[in-house]
Amino acid sequence: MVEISRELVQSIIVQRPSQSHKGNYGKVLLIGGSTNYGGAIIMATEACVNSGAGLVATATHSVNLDALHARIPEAMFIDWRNRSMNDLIKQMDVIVCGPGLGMDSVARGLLHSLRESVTSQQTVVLDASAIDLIAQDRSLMPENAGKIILTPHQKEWERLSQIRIPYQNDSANHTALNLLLPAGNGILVLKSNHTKVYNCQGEILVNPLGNPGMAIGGMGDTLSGVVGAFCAQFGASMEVAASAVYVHSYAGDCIFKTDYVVRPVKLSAKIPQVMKELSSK
Ligand SMILES: NC(=O)C1=CN([C@@H]2O[C@H](COP(=O)(O)OP(=O)(O)OC[C@H]3O[C@@H](n4cnc5c(N)ncnc54)[C@H](OP(=O)(O)O)[C@@H]3O)[C@@H](O)[C@H]2O)[C@@H](O)CC1
Ligand SMILES: Nc1ncnc2c1ncn2[C@@H]1O[C@H](COP(=O)(O)OP(=O)(O)O)[C@@H](O)[C@H]1O
Ligand SMILES: [Mg+2]
Repeated sequence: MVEISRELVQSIIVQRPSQSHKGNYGKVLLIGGSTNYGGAIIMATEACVNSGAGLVATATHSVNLDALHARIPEAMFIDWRNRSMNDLIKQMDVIVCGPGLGMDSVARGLLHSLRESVTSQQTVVLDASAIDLIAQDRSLMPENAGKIILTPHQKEWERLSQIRIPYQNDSANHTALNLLLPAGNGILVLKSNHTKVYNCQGEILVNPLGNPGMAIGGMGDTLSGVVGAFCAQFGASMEVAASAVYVHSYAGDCIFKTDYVVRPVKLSAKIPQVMKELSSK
């Protein structure tokens, strides 16, 4: 078992060349935030902006638009009922789908649009409700994406993989990932107090960082935005996903030195500083 090392992360977060613009750092679309779970997509969007994606757009229920605008003016917002999602999806490099998405027919329709529109040039990050919806109906898996990064917590992974939590060992997880994504384009970020990142080829990276102050609603939503932004800037691979996990926990550990509880929004605000510290020439 290989730990995610500081050196690996430093090799991923390269310094930005002077001659560059927002188009060089990727376009990310986040889809989520139903009437009850607007906070989830706000936290994912904020983390995505803080983690350096060049352009961020968020498709959500209209009830969330004012709060999103007020909180994160850097991002563009789309009312998911008033726009052809298929056209929007085609314009993006990375699509993060699921935080606060909910489980109703609108949510299923959005996942269906994603499945229909996504191409092999794009990366999809699936979290939370998106994983639960696919657990109910495997035909919603956006399998044509170039890379599909699944970021379940253990209960979501139980629903998707059918492996009960006590039986989620490396061998079973690897087999399940390959059954879900037989084309070999899957990466599993299985979240816990020791998050593990798996690829379809059987490699595993373990997160050595993190703390119990991070056990709070919104922490995974925040991670999904970091993963999306990292894939947009640095390309989608297991090493890049693992670097996002490491940076998220590193920021959490910085805050945990002084704070009993690590608020996701505080962690998110710390990410630009952590990326600067870990960036290599
Ligand atoms: N502010 C907002 O808008 C927020 C909105 N959110 C949105 O809510 C939606 C539902 O997502 P969800 O994660 O809250 O619910 P669910 O999938 O039922 O998981 C909880 C169940 O799993 C179990 N469990 C076992 N192991 C576990 C583990 N390692 N980590 C975590 N749980 C573990 C646990 O069992 P317990 O230990 O409590 O018996 C419990 O029964 C989704 O769209 C999400 O984005 C949230 O992000 C929060 C902030
Ligand atoms: N005890 C812990 N130690 C380290 N990290 C933790 C701990 N508890 C939770 N986390 C991290 O917090 C995040 C929780 O994700 P998730 O359950 O999806 O949260 P939410 O859906 O509420 O945003 C994961 O990144 C997980 O690794
Ligand atoms: Mg979650």
